Amino acid sequence: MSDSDFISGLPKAELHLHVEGSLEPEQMFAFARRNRISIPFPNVEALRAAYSFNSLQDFLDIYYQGADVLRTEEDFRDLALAYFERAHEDGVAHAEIFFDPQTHTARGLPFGVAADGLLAGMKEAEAKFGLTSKLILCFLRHLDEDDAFLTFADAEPWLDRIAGVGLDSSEVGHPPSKFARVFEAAGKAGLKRVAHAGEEGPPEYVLEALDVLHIDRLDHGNRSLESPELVTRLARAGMTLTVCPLSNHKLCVVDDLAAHPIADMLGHGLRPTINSDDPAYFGGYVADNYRAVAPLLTRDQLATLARNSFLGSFLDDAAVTRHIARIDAYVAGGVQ
Ligand SMILES: Nc1ncnc2[nH]cnc12
Ligand SMILES: [Zn+2]
Repeated sequence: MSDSDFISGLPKAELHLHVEGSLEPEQMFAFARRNRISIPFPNVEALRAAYSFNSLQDFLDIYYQGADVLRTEEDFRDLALAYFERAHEDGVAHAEIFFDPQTHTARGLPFGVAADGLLAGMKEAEAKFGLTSKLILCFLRHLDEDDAFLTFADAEPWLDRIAGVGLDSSEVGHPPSKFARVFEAAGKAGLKRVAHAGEEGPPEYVLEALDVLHIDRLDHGNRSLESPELVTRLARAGMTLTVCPLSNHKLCVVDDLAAHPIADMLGHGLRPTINSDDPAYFGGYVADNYRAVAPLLTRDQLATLARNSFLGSFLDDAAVTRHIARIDAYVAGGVQ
């Protein structure tokens, strides 16, 4: 069996996926058409050609613009369902997906348009594909904490269906500590806490995410490798890192995929996972991300990454054990 087939069949969870980042150019045009909005590109090819980025900010500018075609609950439901269908083809059995409510409420959409649409898509994906999922509300870090608090208040009626809060958008200049109080409130409400840190920002931001935000999972975390003390601490804590190889390459976090630090992360005893981040913008879904780093890894390491994805999920212990048993059976089943 080729590495590529081995990866497709490997049961896996996806823990770092911005659902707005799964908006494919074809879908963007379709939503624009049905919502009678114009987009500033003549066709799908021209739009895709614009997906060339020098930095996170470069990408975010086009990503927020793209999200403007999402106007109705049906749009969000269709977006989520299309992602789940694609993820299912890649062997994803469970996904914990981010959404950015402020991107939508700032355009005048009520919180529930995005939340209810996504929840409907999640329910349908479970019925259709047996793919389970959880929803994580991300605060945009380029906005202030008061805005995050307003969003958290908007989310109140949905908190029983939201697994956690996250922190995304422009990292440098917006340290995790800016959101200390809202993350504390989310923790008190019983929500899990995750944050992007160490994607472009320094190791100190990762420390703040740990010590000030009390994160349960670290999104990206690449720059942690610059601090041996931090690496030791993350390894001892068994902290899951949601690593996104194709994103890292497209956003110039790593210069060369052949030099991606995934093998170093494993070698240092960290608990990395492989994820797609914004697959429509970065050229691949989760299996493509495994394939991108497969030349750097053994089959055992690929299976470890898949096991890590369930260990780092917010599923209950029985579900984690069940999924890991499926991976063990897959690996033991004579895969050459
Ligand atoms: N890779 C990323 N980093 C920060 N914010 C994001 N929002 C969507 N993708 C992101
Ligand atoms: Zn991300």
